[in-house]
Amino acid sequence: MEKRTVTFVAKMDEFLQSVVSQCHELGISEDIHIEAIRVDQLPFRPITPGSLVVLSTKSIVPQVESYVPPGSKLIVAKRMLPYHNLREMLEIPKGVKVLLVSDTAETAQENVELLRASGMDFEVYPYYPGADYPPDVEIAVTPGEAEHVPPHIRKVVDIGFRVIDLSTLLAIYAHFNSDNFQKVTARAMQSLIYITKELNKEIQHAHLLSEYLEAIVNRIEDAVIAFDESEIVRFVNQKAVDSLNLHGVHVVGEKSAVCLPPDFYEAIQQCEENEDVLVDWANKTYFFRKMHIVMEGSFLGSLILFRKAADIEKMEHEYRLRLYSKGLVAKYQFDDIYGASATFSQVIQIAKKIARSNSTVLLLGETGTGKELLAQAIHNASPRRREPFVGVNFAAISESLLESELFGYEEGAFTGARKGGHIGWFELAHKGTIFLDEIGDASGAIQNRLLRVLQERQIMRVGGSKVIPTDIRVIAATNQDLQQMVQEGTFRADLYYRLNILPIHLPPLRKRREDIPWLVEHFVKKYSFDLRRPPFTLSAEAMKALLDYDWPGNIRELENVVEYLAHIVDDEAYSCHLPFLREVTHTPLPSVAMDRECEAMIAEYGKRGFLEEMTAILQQLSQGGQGRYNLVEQLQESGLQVSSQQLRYRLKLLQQDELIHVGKGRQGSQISSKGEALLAYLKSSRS
Ligand SMILES: Nc1ncnc2c1ncn2[C@@H]1O[C@H](COP(=O)(O)OP(=O)(O)OP(=O)(O)O)[C@@H](O)[C@H]1O
Repeated sequence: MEKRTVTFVAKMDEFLQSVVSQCHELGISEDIHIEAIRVDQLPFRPITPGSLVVLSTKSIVPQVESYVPPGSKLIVAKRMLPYHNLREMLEIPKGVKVLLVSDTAETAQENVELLRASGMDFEVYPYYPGADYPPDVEIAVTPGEAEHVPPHIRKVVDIGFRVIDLSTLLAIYAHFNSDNFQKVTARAMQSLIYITKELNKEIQHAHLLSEYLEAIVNRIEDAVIAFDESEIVRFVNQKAVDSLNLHGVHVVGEKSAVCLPPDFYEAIQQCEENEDVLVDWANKTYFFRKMHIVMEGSFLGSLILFRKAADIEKMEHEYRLRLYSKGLVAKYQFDDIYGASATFSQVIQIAKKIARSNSTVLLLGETGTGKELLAQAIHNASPRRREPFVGVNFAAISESLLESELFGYEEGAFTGARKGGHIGWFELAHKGTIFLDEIGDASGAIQNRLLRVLQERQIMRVGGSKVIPTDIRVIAATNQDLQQMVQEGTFRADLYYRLNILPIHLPPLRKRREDIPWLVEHFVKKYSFDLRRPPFTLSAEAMKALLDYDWPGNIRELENVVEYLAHIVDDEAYSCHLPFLREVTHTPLPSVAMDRECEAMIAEYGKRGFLEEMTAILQQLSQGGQGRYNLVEQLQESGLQVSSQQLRYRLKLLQQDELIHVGKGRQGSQISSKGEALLAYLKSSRS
């Protein structure tokens, strides 16, 4: 039987090659002779007479028509896109702009229509060399024309050459009245089966992913519930089922308002997106967080994560205990820092702002001004507060140990090095804060190493070769004049500039005397509490002495004074009790000699019959300096009839005995430390 011929005519070789191989694959070439001719070959390659001429596209009809032999029929092939790269096509997100790249305007347009018809969800723009396209396109799809894709396109999906669709193949069989087409449809079905299998694989893959996800979400410590955009529950993990007692309750696929406990539903309604809130529910406090699920700009629903606040507190507590056991915790907060003077309040305001940043801080101030206290408060107010705070005092550790303590060492780094090496303070402080106290005492060698750490934010252990990256906030402190040390060449200028990024100057106590009463009150409470004793007061003279003193040891010295008083005084402290005044005036402690002197004076006043008056005058003066007129009035108010003349005499006597200072003119009289001592003696001998 004469073999029937089909002649495919196209402009491009690629089409002809792909259509011939498609005919081989589908077995068409077993029944029908296949001929393939390029349009430009037609003048010298005649079409076999009687063949069915199939054109790749309508646009070439005028060029081909005159070469079609009489009796031959001409049809235009319908073509479809192959889906070899189905997975990549499916991975293109919904709504994304896609360039469909072909060689000509016409095929580009045809392909766009085919792609749209296939139900793919992206925005497709036809493109052929020289065509315009939107600037924000990032993905190109092309049926075998990758060489025409514009260069800046991020991703190219090549789906392979377009093939002839099933209806054209059936038209070929119909033309030859052949009933052999079942074979073709069966083979064509195979390609559909291939697509279905691919889809199936995708579905299985997605299913597996969702199983993995479920297993992971069921293992996390938080309870998780996911809702879709209509508040229908799409997922609950085991923790959520347990916490809400939803065992045996069908919730997935149900409206959350219906299937969840009503007060719980109400509680989650209160949550704002991405805000951590504490919600009371069923007599327990829960820590809630609500997150919106947004993909490619579309709102898909919400995720609720919650956990008992007590569990979180327990975890935090355990973590802090671990840090405490290693001594890596900062105790003080800004609330523990006392002082209301304008100078000091300004310092604290600046420090609070600085706390939020990550930059290096340099605390400058005399000894005892609260540099370490402030460093701890800054750490505790910073985002690193849950991480370690490691304090290093350069003055307190010997030079030979310092390097290995700061940077750690590897096993065998030196004789005596611990087995397994040793972690250094910089490593311990990772994610937290390192406080470099008395930095002015660091030796030249240590300064060099510190500079490298600050520049590179990485350390190398002594005897090691590996660099260890560190994420550390540095707070340095000194009571020395670093600037002068730089000028004298004892402190590296580059290290100074690395440290002096956020300097804070802590004023000495003598420059903020207004804070003394506040601090005294705070320390009296603190030490009375520590010693389990009732709080005591300070006489006016004692307070005046505190206000007048220069405090070379600053707040530490003041604290020590108050602690000392808390040990020795009963209910009131007098200036004779103040250790620094004794040091200045060389007044002996209320010692045996002083006691004897007190006894002698008391005996003398008693003998003269005015002990009561003398005591009352001293008591009045211990409340603050006063003039004679006032004193007479007050003595009379307390039932002592003392005339102005008598008072003058008594005051003279008290002055002779150094129990008071009498001021000139209107200044009035003041109790002396000896006077205070006499009062203290009287009190203790009477009790
Ligand atoms: N403003 C303050 N309020 C309460 N207590 C303070 C204040 N400032 C300092 N102190 C207390 O004074 C003492 C000394 O403070 P700190 O050790 O922080 O001083 P420093 O400047 O680091 O001293 P040095 O330079 O000697 O190391 C601490 O006991 C601290 O609690």
